[in-house]
Amino acid sequence: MAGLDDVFGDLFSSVDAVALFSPSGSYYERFTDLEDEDDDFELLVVGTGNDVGADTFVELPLEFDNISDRIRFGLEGALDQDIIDDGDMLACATSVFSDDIDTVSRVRADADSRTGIYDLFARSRADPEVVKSVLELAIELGQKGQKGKPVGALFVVGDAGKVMNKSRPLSYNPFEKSHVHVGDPIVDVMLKEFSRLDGAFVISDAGKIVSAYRYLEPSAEGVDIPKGLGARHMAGGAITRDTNAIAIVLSESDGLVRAFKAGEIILEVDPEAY
Ligand SMILES: Nc1ncnc2c1ncn2[C@@H]1O[C@H](COP(=O)(O)OP(=O)(O)OP(=O)(O)O)[C@@H](O)[C@H]1O
Ligand SMILES: [Mn+2]
Repeated sequence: MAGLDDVFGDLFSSVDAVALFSPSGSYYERFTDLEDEDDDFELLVVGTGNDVGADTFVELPLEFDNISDRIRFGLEGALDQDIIDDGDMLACATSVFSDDIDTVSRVRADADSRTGIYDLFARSRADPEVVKSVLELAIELGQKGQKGKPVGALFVVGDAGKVMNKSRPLSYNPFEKSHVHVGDPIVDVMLKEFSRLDGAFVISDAGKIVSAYRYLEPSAEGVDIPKGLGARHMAGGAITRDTNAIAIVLSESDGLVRAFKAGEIILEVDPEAY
C-alpha cells in the first residue's frame, strides 16, 4: 500500500530489535503476538518496573523526562546485558506527549558513544538502589528547596573509606554513631535540615550515611565543569576521579542535579521537570 506507510515505515523497516518503553499490557501483547508469527526482531521492554512481565527487560532507575536520555539509557542497558549487539538498528517506541506510546525513534546501538549513564547505576560500587535513592533525594530537594529558597547539596556515594581519607570535617558529624540509610523515612527530614549547611554528605556502597559536613580535598587537576559552576561541582567531579565514588550534586545557582563519575558529568536533570 502506497502512502504514509511507505515513508514512515522506514522508521521501523528491517530493525534488529524493538524497544518498548513502559508499554501497557495490551500494547506489549500485540508485539508478542507479532513476534510469534515472524521472529526476526528482538523484543525488549524498558521501564522503571517490568509491569508487563516481559521476558527481556531493561530497568530504568527513573523515568527520564528527557527522551534521548531515556532511550540512551535503554540502549546502554540492552547492550550491557547482551540483548542487542553493537551496530544493531532499533525502533524505540515511547511516550512523549501522553501516557500512551506515541513516538518511534530509529536508533543505531553504538557501543562507542556510550555515555556511561547505565554504568552510573549498574556498575557503580554503590548499590543501584542507593544511587537511585540519592538521585531522587537530590531531585526532591531541588524541587522543594529550603523554606522556598533554592538549596545546593553534594552527595558522594560509594567508596566511603577512601572518600573520608580525602576529606576533612567542617563541623561535628551528626551521623557519627547513627545507622541511618538513604531511603529511611527519617532521612528526608534530616537531610533537609542539614543541607543548608556546608560540605558534602558521604554515603557508603550500601547506603549508610557515613558523614555530613565533609570538606572534600581531591586533587582537581584536569577536571572540567560547566562554566558558571564553582567549588562544589569541582570538588564533586574531582572526588569521583580520585576514588570509585560517584557524586550527585544539586546546584544552588542553576537548580540542576548533576551526576559525576570518573571525573565526568554523566547526567544532568532538571528537578522541575519531574
Ligand atoms: N571542597 C568542597 N567540599 C565540600 N563542599 C564544598 C567544597 N567546596 C564548596 N563546597 C560547598 O559548596 C558551596 C557552594 O560553593 P560554590 O558556590 O563555589 O559551588 P558551586 O559549584 O558554584 O555550586 P552552586 O551551583 O550550588 O553555587 C559551599 O558553600 C560549600 O558548602
Ligand atoms: Mn556557586
